[in-house]
Amino acid sequence: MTILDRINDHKLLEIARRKEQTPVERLIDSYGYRLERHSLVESIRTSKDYGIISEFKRKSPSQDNINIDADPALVSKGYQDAGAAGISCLTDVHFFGARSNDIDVVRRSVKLPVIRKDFILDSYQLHEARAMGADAVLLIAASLTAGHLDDLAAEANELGLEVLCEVHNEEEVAKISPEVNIVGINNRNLKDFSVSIENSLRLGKMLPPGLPKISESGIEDPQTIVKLRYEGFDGFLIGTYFMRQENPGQACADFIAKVREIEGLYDNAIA
Ligand SMILES: O=P(O)(O)OC[C@@H](O)[C@@H](O)c1c[nH]c2ccccc12
Repeated sequence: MTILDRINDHKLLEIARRKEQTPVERLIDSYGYRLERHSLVESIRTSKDYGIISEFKRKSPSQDNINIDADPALVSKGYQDAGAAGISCLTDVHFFGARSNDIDVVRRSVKLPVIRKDFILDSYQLHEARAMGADAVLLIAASLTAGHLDDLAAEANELGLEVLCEVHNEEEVAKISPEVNIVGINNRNLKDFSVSIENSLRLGKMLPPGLPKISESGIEDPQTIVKLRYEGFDGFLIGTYFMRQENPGQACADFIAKVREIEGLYDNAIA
């Protein structure tokens, strides 16, 4: 049994419990449900700071404590000031240590598009995401059949949520539905945690044309951004590298400045 299987099994129990506690009608009635949405696709496309999506993550199954007591308001504002194109916020409590109001705090703290980062297996979680004020959701192809992925993506779009579909191998690329808005190639194998940037390079060439593509996980070198941009990547999802530093927002700003510096050197060399 892989860690992804364990998380999904746990998630199904959690969903059943949550449905009993909070019927979907209550979610539909909530304040967050009525908020206006921000487009992550637009924000990535127009970003002048390399389409970086910065993540708020306290811990993960692969690294127990990243920044367990971080302040979501401070961190997300820091990311916004640094020039991030969006914020990804973990909402899984059991495996990622999210606190139940983290995403609400992030939503209230920034104007940027916010992704609800969780293990979505049921349309109830899409209603929850909307009630949380999220603008986009993550759908993990490894956890869903092609048909289920297509149904959830269509329903997310009907609810005004954009879909970031995460793939890790060829088989998962084949599941990408026309309802998906952004494709993310995960460099981390969720089954054994190994990380390889080469995965983005290899799978990047196989994606449907026209969809924005982002590279996710294990990124900590500005040089990687320069290289992947050259290969046509529009955005990058970075969590641990920023979160484990004293001031994640500053770390994000420094990182963006470094990318700019390296791209400048290349441009000058070519001119
Ligand atoms: O912290 P990293 O290595 O920079 O990775 C961020 C993000 O890609 C990672 O948190 C992630 C990618 N896919 C996921 C699915 C569920 C939970 C988390 C993730």
